[in-house]
Amino acid sequence: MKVSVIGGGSWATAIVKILSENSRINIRWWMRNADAVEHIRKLHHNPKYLSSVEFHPSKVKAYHKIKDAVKGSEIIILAVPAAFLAESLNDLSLKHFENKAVISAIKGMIPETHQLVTDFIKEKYQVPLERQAAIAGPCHAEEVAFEKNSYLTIASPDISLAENFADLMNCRYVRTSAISDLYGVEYTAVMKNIVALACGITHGLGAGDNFQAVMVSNAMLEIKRLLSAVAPAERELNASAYLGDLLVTAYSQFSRNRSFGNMIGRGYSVKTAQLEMNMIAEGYYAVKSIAKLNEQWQIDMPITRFAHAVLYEKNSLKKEFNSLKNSLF
Ligand SMILES: NC(=O)C1=CN([C@@H]2O[C@H](COP(=O)(O)OP(=O)(O)OC[C@H]3O[C@@H](n4cnc5c(N)ncnc54)[C@H](O)[C@@H]3O)[C@@H](O)[C@H]2O)C=CC1
Ligand SMILES: O=C(CO)COP(=O)(O)O
Repeated sequence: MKVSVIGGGSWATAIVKILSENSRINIRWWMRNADAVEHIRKLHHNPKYLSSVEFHPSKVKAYHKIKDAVKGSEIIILAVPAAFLAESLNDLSLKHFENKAVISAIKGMIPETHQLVTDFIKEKYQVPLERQAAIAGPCHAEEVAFEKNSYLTIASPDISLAENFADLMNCRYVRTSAISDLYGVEYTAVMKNIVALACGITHGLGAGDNFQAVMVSNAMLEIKRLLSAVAPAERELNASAYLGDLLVTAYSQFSRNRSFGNMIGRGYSVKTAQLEMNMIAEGYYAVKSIAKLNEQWQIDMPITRFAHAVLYEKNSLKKEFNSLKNSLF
């Protein structure tokens, strides 16, 4: 089976490693950086992300042209930050997606249209949601590189697609399961990034573990209100695809969103924090989309409001922190 992976960052690299464990799969890996493609072809490592991981050339072929990477594959996995997705797929047309399953590994929203990734793919490339899935669950790429035990949940309205893909990703150190709640896991992934940003900001401002625990429990309620309003369904929010992902992102040393927020809380400008990190904090873009959408939804979201006010309204950090403190319980 041929599987295409789109993206050259840490999560794409981790996904290629996981899929390489499966003897049934050949991977066609696209990334925009031509030097990185050459490096992988010659030296079998991604030079910029998870560079300790070695790829076997008979299993993993790297491409600089996206059309070559998707040729003949049955599954396309999207693993670039949401803000760069439209631009990354620019050279592809409807025919490149015909009869293929599309799996989103992205935990963000399309900034220009405020769409979930699967809605964007459905609208632009006419791939129905039943041919799409999302990879959810608490999992940092860095831990995959070290083969630390991890759990992933694959969500698709077509449960057999979710189960089949979950089966492909199951390996010695990754255990997978399948559910049908596609929108639920996509919105939760977007929200947990925003919450982790807010946790980082408040930590940077001096808040301790007591406050963070209150933030995270309030965040679950905020996510629950959002899901009940925009994607109502029976779901187990305590499952690892929801609560687990929120916890790892809010607490982990590897979390980009938390680290980015922490720098903001300590007084860095957005530009400096971005330069310092060299990785993407999806929550920075997503908070703008969720705040915009909430002008219509009118859901009570104090944590999102706090992150938006700090990052985009340039309000005083101290004033916003005080108002957040008064909204939590
Ligand atoms: N890193 C992780 O542990 C996990 C990441 N994800 C999600 O995976 C997606 C990809 O994120 P990561 O691999 O973590 O990214 P990353 O932060 O490791 O790497 C950044 C990526 O963005 C690309 N990029 C940077 N500037 C660009 C530009 N101007 N135009 C086009 N591409 C540009 C880089 O080439 C690189 O592929 C995100 O939605 C993230 O939320 C999901 C689960 C785990
Ligand atoms: O989604 C993730 C872990 O499950 C990654 O979160 P960060 O982008 O904050 O590192």
